[in-house]
Amino acid sequence: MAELLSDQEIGKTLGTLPRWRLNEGGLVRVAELADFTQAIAVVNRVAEIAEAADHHPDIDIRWNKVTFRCTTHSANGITAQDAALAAQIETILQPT
Ligand SMILES: C[C@H](O)[C@H](O)[C@H]1CNC2=NC(N)=NC(=O)C2=N1
Repeated sequence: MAELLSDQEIGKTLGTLPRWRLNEGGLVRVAELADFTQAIAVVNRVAEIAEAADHHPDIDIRWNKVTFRCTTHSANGITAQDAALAAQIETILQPT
């Protein structure tokens, strides 16, 4: 099973991802897109990388706002896979 990141490692990860925060055992980012269509387009791109990595974020879509939450369900917390996934999602979100 994947190992949980230490508090120090989580702090370091958040230092490289200023738009992400820690919330209830997950790395969380709220993105505001132009409209629902754009929100779905971003979610579809994230779905592709998540499938490729076999590691999937929790996603909440509310019209033009998308909340991504990266946590490892099987480990019940944040692992290196979540840090990597958050960094990849951030690349997709870069202009927002
Ligand atoms: C069988 C498959 O590898 C697992 O169910 C994967 C899929 N994606 C996953 N994603 C996340 N975020 N946590 C998991 O524990 C997880 N498990």
